Amino acid sequence: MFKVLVSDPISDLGISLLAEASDIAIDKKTGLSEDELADIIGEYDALLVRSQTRVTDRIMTAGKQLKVIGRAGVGVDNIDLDSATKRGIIVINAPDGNTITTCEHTFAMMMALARHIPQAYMKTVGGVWDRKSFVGVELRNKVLGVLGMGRIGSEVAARAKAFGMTVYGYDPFLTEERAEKLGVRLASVDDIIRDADFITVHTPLTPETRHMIGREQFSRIKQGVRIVNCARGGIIDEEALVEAIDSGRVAGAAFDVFEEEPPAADHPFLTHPKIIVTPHLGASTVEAQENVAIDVSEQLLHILRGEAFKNAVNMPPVAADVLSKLEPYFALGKTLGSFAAQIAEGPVKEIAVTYSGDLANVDTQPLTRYVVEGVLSHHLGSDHVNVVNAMHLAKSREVKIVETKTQSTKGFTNHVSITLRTDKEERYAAGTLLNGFGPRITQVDKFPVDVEPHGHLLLISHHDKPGIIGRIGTLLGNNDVNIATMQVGRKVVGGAAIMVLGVDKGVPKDLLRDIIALPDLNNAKVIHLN
Ligand SMILES: NC(=O)c1ccc[n+]([C@@H]2O[C@H](COP(=O)([O-])OP(=O)(O)OC[C@H]3O[C@@H](n4cnc5c(N)ncnc54)[C@H](O)[C@@H]3O)[C@@H](O)[C@H]2O)c1
Ligand SMILES: O=C(O)CC[C@@H](O)C(=O)O
Repeated sequence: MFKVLVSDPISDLGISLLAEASDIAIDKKTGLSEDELADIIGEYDALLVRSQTRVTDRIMTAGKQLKVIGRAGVGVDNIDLDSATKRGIIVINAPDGNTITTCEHTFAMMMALARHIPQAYMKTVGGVWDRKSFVGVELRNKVLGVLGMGRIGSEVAARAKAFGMTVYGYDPFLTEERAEKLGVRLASVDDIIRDADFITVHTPLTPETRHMIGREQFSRIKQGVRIVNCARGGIIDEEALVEAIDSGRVAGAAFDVFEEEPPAADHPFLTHPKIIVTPHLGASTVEAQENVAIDVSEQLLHILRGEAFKNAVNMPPVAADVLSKLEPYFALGKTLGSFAAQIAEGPVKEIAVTYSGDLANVDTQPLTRYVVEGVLSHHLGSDHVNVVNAMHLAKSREVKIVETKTQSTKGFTNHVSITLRTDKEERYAAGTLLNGFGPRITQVDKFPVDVEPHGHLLLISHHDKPGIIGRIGTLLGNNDVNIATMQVGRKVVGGAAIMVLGVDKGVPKDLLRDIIALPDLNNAKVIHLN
């Protein structure tokens, strides 16, 4: 049974998938302080948050069993990603579910700003019929500058066009072709500062975007511009904005987000007549909250159940078509890694993975993570290694990872091979996925074999001489160890050979010692694969 803690208000309908799963127990505890969360997090396998809960290094240290943190939304600035990655905690988000909702909120804010709706409402309900103070401006024929043309920025641009606005877009990833497709003029920040009547920001908050509109930009910004921020507090310098409005350069601003949330009671935005605010409501619609909760719940279930998942924030993204090609090989990669690690003596220096056949034509890096996870799990313990931290752990231990591709298929449609270099030896294991039969180990060192990589195995290297198989069989039988499968591999008659036995239970150490002591036997290794 996996225990999931939901520590922010998240749509019940969205998490019904989790609530109905027989292997999941959900606790909902919102509004916890860091101390309170640190006290209880140790018993949970997963934590589900929105933007309120700050998942700090301290929380993750206390979360001894935490495998996954799900963020029902886009921004993960409330989660210490470095700490999560080091600990192998997978952080997932739901990047698509609130795009339209936040775009619509941006538009609502822009229109409310253009027509002074909140200020007019306050006066009207206060009993003052004031039709002179609230003369607004049209959006039509105005220039809208969009900083950040990702999911939300692009949707805002599309709607602005329907309002008859000319849209300038700036984004380091916006190409001329895409801008043309979106009907947007590809602009620089300076173009936008110079020409825009409205500016809206839709970037993440990064060191680069922090105060991307600050005092310097305000000093040359177009007279009468209106500024909207429904992305992250801090992208626009709040102090500089107030100064620019007070000086008359900027006509007004609409903010959904603040550098510090909630803002202090004396924050100037809260009383400024030309600034309208909402309390980080961009994603707050019934639809978006359901969407993000459903997305993140699905992913969370996959992760807890050890299935393939997408949208991990602390892992490079994998395109859906690549994922569908690689997914069947994840178990093979991890198993081969584990097999190679169990047969090799000495500390690992290098893991060289070679892919051939169909696999040679896709980005196999995600699969390499599984191989590395398999190798390191043997040495560091499977509780401490997973696909998220495998590369980080390898790097921190100076284990070199080499990935190569070859068109030589050795007769297999797909082939994965691992050469494991330790400071004592070099071992080789290769495998494939046999259509209809699943994973197979096809070669160990120089010996071709056909082994189902599962359960307890005994790998024996010996001289190819009559009687040796019988002696090993007798020894195992006398010790009540049943042989389920057997594969013998040799290159030449009477030369070096290997034997891979599938046995029904683990081989105890003293029995292994007796096997190794048999004549004509070089070595024997006990291997366990899941
Ligand atoms: N107010 C809310 O409730 C709410 C809801 C959802 C998202 N958000 C926030 O809105 C923002 C945008 O979300 P999204 O889903 O569109 O993200 P996204 O990742 O799809 O788009 C962000 C874009 O910003 C661009 N970018 C990065 N650095 C830049 C820079 N220096 N200059 C210009 N562009 C830059 C990226 O290339 C990317 O295209 C995020 O900060 C997100 O956290 C807020
Ligand atoms: O949880 C929220 O409402 C905030 C969502 C938003 O800021 C996001 O980044 O997805």
